Amino acid sequence: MGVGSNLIVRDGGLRAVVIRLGRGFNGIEIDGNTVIAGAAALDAHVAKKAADAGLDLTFLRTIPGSIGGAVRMNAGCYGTYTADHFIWAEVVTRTGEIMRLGPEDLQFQYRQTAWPEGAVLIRAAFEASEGVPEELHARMQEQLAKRDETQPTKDRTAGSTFRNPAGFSSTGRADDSHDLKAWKVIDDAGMRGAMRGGAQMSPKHSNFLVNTGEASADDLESLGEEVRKRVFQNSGIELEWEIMRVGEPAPAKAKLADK
Ligand SMILES: NC(=O)C1=CN([C@@H]2O[C@H](COP(=O)(O)OP(=O)(O)OC[C@H]3O[C@@H](n4cnc5c(N)ncnc54)[C@H](OP(=O)(O)O)[C@@H]3O)[C@@H](O)[C@H]2O)C=CC1
Ligand SMILES: C=C(O[C@H]1[C@H](O)[C@@H](CO)O[C@H](OP(=O)(O)OP(=O)(O)OC[C@H]2O[C@@H](n3ccc(=O)[nH]c3=O)[C@H](O)[C@@H]2O)[C@@H]1NC(C)=O)C(=O)O
Repeated sequence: MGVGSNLIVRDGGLRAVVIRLGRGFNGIEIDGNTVIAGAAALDAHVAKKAADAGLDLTFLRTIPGSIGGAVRMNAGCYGTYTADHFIWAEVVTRTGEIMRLGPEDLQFQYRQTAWPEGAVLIRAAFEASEGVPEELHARMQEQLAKRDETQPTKDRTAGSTFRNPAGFSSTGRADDSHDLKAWKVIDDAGMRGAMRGGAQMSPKHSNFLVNTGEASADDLESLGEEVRKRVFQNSGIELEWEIMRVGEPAPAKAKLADK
């Protein structure tokens, strides 16, 4: 895992070894127009350090995850994706081999990659165009403000809950069409603000699932499933989860499900 920005761990926990890379894996090196970042480096730190060096990876600034999650999920914001800058990724395979993968191996798509089973990303290289540091920092401030204005950044969420049926992230430009955006079809199905236990579809941005305090993973996931059902009934669109859900339901629920 990265920093858990895109994860729901079910209430019964996970019977598995979880690998969370620590400080030894968060280095950021700059060589000409190439930025090499460790899998544990925070996206925002990489963006800031690149900008200090006059390199444009500004799109990473508003993404609250780490480089491992960004490469694995082809993270993106305001029209730019990890794939647009990606050069190579170094991974450790299940057999302990270190391999270098290129874009042809990962086959980046909207919020997904053809990730080799069990491979753990160690570090990745990105190509960045040059810019004036002050201008790059100013652009990042603008994007942070925009994000605070349109998304519930102060609440406990895992970012966008579902992929946009349009097949891409919003660009932030005025001519962006919202017809096939997840928030719009959720809104049309009357689910903005819907609650289950401590879980709520954010009144501010209806594609964000909020833990209002004491939500269980089951509250969150079952509200998400209810939204998928209502959207399908209302518009025939099958929303796909963007949030990754791992682990087992709480024991009592697991027993009921077995019967
Ligand atoms: N664009 C935006 O504004 C936002 C985007 N996001 C998305 O969520 C991601 C969250 O990132 P983060 O918190 O780092 O990730 P998470 O900790 O949420 O992990 C998500 C998945 O990424 C995989 N992963 C993470 N690190 C590694 C690694 N080193 N090697 C192999 N696989 C890895 C794991 O897949 P597996 O379980 O298969 O091993 C994990 O389940 C972002 O990168 C982005 O895609 C989230 C919020 C906002
Ligand atoms: C947060 C994530 O990524 C986000 C990414 O930050 C933004 C910006 O590029 O574009 C996608 O969201 P999105 O399509 O909902 O775009 P947003 O920028 O949040 O919203 C677009 C516009 O719609 C309007 N809007 C949005 C939600 C809402 O309830 N009401 C509303 O009016 C706002 O005006 C906003 O300006 C990504 N989500 C997906 C699933 O593609 C994530 O992946 O976790």
